[in-house]
Amino acid sequence: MTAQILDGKAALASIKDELKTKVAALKERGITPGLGTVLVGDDPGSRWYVGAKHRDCAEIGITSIRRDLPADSTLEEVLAVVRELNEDPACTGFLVQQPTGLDENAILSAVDPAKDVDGLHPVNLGRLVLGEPGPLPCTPMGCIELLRRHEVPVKGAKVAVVGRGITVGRPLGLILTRRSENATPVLCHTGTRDLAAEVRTADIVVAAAGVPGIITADMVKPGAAVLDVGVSRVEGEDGKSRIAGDVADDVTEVAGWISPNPGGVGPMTRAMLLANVVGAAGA
Ligand SMILES: Nc1nc(=O)c2c([nH]1)NC[C@@H]1CN(c3ccc(C(=O)N[C@@H](CCC(=O)O)C(=O)O)cc3)C=[N+]21
Repeated sequence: MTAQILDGKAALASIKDELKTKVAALKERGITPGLGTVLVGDDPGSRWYVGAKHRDCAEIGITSIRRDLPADSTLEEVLAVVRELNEDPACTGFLVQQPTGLDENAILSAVDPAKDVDGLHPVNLGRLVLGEPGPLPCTPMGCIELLRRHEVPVKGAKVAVVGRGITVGRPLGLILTRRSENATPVLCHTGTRDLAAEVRTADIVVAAAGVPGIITADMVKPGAAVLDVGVSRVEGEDGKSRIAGDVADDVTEVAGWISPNPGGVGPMTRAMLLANVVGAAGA
């Protein structure tokens, strides 16, 4: 038996179609959503992500504002661009692509929370803790939306979240405990005594540790849904750089559902970003 595919590419296409209608409705009201991106340096992966975000925007009628800064930019220089975008009425939402090599918390805190389409500003993370409405982090919401669209039950599920990072694991745990999800997350990290035991009893596994192949077939309950969030870049046999996920290849023989990588959670992150941009613009 091999696992069914949690197809992030197809879900992204459907979400774009849905958002196109919303963008058109906003334009009727005289509102044009505009996504700003700030990119520091010339890491090829980061450039690709930012380029993909702007291509997505163009497809659904969202304006792009792009600020590319040199690799040696100072925190002050980045903050100056953040302030400029905070003030720019054409920019309804923006993000500073991570990593910048600078103080990420200082950068995130400087963004107007109303324009924070990453959902990572302290005020918006606070809203999530308090259960108040606000933009939600894109990768965690992408995981949930990917499960929903394939009708994988989340309510009541035990979810092993592997990794406590600020962009995925930590907020995903909070989202899963909301009444609207009603799941039981177990947040695993490097201090977890028996990772295999936690993963083995999970109905859903979200691997967001950034450790290639950390989730192996022997750790997965037969039929479980496994989401691969890991994006390590490794050199392949041909010498070319490729993405290595956190989920080992043989997991597909045990899992009931698996998100391919690429083609799974990555496109969903972009989908949820678009949803946040439309949301921040007033939809
Ligand atoms: N402020 C900020 N916000 C982010 O949302 C943010 C960030 N910084 N820094 C980096 C991570 C990573 N990220 C991805 C987005 C799309 C894909 C994606 O679409 N990947 C495709 C293609 C992958 C490929 O072939 O290179 C896929 O998985 O199929 C992946 C990863 C957003 N991030």
